[in-house]
Amino acid sequence: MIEFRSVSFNYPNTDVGVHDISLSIKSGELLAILGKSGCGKSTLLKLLAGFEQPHSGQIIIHGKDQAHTPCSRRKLGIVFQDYSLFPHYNVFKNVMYPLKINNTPNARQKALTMIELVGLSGLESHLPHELSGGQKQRVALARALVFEPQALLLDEPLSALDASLRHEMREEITKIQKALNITTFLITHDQEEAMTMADQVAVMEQGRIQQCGSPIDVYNSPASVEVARFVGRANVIPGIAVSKGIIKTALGDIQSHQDKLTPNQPVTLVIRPESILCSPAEATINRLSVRAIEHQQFLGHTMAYQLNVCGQSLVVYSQPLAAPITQIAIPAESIHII
Ligand SMILES: Nc1ncnc2c1ncn2[C@@H]1O[C@H](COP(=O)(O)OP(=O)(O)OP(=O)(O)O)[C@@H](O)[C@H]1O
Repeated sequence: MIEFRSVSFNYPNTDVGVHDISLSIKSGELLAILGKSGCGKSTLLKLLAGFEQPHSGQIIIHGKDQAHTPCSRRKLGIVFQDYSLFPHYNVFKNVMYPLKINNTPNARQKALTMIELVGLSGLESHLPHELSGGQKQRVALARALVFEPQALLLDEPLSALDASLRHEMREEITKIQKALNITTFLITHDQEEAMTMADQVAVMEQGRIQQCGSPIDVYNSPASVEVARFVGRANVIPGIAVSKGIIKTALGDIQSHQDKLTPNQPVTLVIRPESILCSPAEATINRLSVRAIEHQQFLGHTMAYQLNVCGQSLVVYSQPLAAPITQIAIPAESIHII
């Protein structure tokens, strides 16, 4: 288990850093820190790794406050964004390195077992420049895991790979992480990476955690409009509560499942594009006429239609439709209210 307890840190002579961070990662789970460039993800990783020390707060690693323990004594495996492999060492020597400097017994066998686990058997004598991006990534992972660290830290591990390899490595890393049951801290700006790999996602902005929860919770029940937009595409519609679950919006009166609203309370509706129905024959509520299709875009797995509904622009995902969209319906249960 890893815990940040009210951790704050500023870079010297600035107010930039991370502020009052409280987070916990259960043993064997993967927590992803998701945020835009400059939000403080790497700073948090540096604090956990011991490259920086917090000005206040505690960093508990398996029961001990290690906020001020030197990094060499924290026993953490780290995979850096650029892999940081030793260029003149072959795969085997790269993986052996942490075992060698610690005089670990059975080092040779341990290194070979780890090389096999990451799928690199047969490539032991290859140098880093003879490997593909994905293979280098696997060497970095093997080297980070071979000495049985207390936790694994992954710094944007897939950012250097192309799209198809990214998918493959996402699955591969998750598989290895689960097989070894190792507590893992991942930082990424890639929403899909965080959502697919993590048990818990913490969305960060300007040095603060905006929301932490399971990927499904963060996606379906974002705590703010910023989080909603950051973890996926969202239709964001302002409104005023009228009565039991009814909200007055530019789309007309919309019925939601939220019955705890006070009349006249300003609210924001968040509706994911894939939850809007394009053939709403069965729908009895929130049926709306489409004035025009403003734009359509093929996304590979789906079409994104930008529709004009009552003068509002709404994005809707659907399989390609033969007939023009004339009506849509918004299921009450798919409306999240902030
Ligand atoms: N050594 C430093 N001295 C002063 N400010 C710094 C230093 N390192 C980072 N910062 C600033 O701290 C803020 C957070 O940086 P950090 O590297 O943690 O962000 P990040 O979310 O990891 O960004 P990226 O995804 O681009 O790596 C940024 O505004 C950055 O400019």
